[in-house]
Amino acid sequence: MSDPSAPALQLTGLRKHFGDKIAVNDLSLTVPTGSFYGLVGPNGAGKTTTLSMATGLLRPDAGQSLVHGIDLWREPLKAKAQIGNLSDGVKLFDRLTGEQLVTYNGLLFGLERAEVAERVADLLKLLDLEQAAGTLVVDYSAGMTKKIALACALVHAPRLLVLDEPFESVDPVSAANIRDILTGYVQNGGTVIVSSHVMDLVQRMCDHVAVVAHGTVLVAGTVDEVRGDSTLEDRFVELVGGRTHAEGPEWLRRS
Ligand SMILES: Nc1ncnc2c1ncn2[C@@H]1O[C@H](COP(=O)(O)OP(=O)(O)OP(=O)(O)O)[C@@H](O)[C@H]1O
Repeated sequence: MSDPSAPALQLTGLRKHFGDKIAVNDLSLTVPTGSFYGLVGPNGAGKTTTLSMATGLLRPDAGQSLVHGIDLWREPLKAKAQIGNLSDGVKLFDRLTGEQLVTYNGLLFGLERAEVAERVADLLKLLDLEQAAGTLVVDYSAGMTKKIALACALVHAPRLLVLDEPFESVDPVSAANIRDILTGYVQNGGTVIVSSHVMDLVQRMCDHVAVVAHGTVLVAGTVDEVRGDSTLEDRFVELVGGRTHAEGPEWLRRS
């Protein structure tokens, strides 16, 4: 049974190494139910690795992921039924059309065919993919692929959405539509955790944020707590460092 008082996602002591490289190092994070949670961090910080372990795509070396109180690695089917996952870099069945792919995902989650058809039509319309419904996903642009993957994540009406870089390559109108969908989803009791490099977007869209670097959480809390008196972007740079203030190499200067 899922525990109604449990956080939507509770990560405890997650750890993963690839050879000598420690990608995620004893990472713990609590995502409250009903929150819109941003996960930010520099390239290679361990965000994708963390989200992959949290959602059952990658087995951790150590640690636990509880989804609404259900231990994901002990009861994967039950936990995964609660999650809508848009992961970075995982291959889709791209020899299906967009419509077939979302339908297939809905059927995999045990929905009735008629219900799936209705939801697929709604999602294709919401994401402005109606014209491309009959096109093979392999022929989609990067942004269209992102949107069809998001439709797949939404079709079974999960309680928790885990979205790795959902806005990457997406045009501004579609991005605004996606933001509206996600905001409405949170207002109606859902929980979203989203990784992004766009600080301004996270500051405007999310109510909570965690800054990850070197595989661990540097700071986490409400967006206002984390940013204090500065912008999230300034706070991020302050926490993570790495600004060089260099003009670039000599050979790159035109004058
Ligand atoms: N399958 C893998 N094999 C080897 N190393 C990996 C693998 N996956 C990730 N890594 C390494 O683990 C570290 C964390 O990578 P990860 O993709 O989780 O970072 P990220 O925060 O999502 O980065 P980005 O913002 O650039 O997408 C990096 O140093 C990366 O090179």
